[in-house]
Amino acid sequence: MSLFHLDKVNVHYGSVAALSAISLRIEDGERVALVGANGSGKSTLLRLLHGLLPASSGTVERVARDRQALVFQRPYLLRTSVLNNVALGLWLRGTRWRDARPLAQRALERVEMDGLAQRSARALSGGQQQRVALAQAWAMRPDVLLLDEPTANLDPHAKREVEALMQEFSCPADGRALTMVFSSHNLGQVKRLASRVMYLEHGRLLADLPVDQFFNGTLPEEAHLFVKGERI
Ligand SMILES: Nc1ncnc2c1ncn2[C@@H]1O[C@H](COP(=O)(O)OP(=O)(O)OP(=O)(O)O)[C@@H](O)[C@H]1O
Repeated sequence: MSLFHLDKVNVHYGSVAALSAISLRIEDGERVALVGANGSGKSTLLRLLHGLLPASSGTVERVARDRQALVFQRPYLLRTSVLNNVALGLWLRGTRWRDARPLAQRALERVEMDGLAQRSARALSGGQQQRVALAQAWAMRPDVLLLDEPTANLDPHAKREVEALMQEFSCPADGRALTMVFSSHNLGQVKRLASRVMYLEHGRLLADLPVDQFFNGTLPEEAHLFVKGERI
């Protein structure tokens, strides 16, 4: 069964049509990249998949609705320690505080941030904050990880670190693979991380292809221009 099944979905913000007639399925274990110019609807699609936004019309089926985490481009961290930030996320989802702290500690170890557990989260660099956000997400033990331009504001080194974590989460050595859906303007990153690419333009899904076909095959004209860098 597909983890997500959207059928003829439209999303409007008032008079703005952010998504138009989107039909798609996402299967367990896929690594889907959402690409397209600014305003093409990538964030809206991620928010819809996460249940933060309702469809204006059409149907949305989400199998893993309780086991999803969404990571934003700029993580919102509270003015307390790194450890508390991660533990609070668990506590808000019903984990007892005394259990949440060791689980948070383990999640920070997973992203190699345990050395900074007692630091103030707001004092971290952008790359470190994004790793804390990934620890928050990983601590939830999600089946599906949604990421909205997770490396957009990072320097090349931090970008590589976050990418490495995304890679590890989606293809872990211990075999518990996540399904991942992420948006990106970085086509190199898309090639490195995605198994499938969805190209959006003005809220319409114009291409939905395995990654090798997206970059090497015959694309619809609009998507082809985008890949050539003439439509960003
Ligand atoms: N809260 C909102 N209210 C009104 N219009 C919105 C809102 N959020 C997004 N939009 C509009 O919906 C459309 C899709 O926006 P969305 O943020 O999903 O695009 P995007 O592809 O994620 O863009 P970017 O690459 O810049 O993040 C755009 O026209 C945008 O202006």
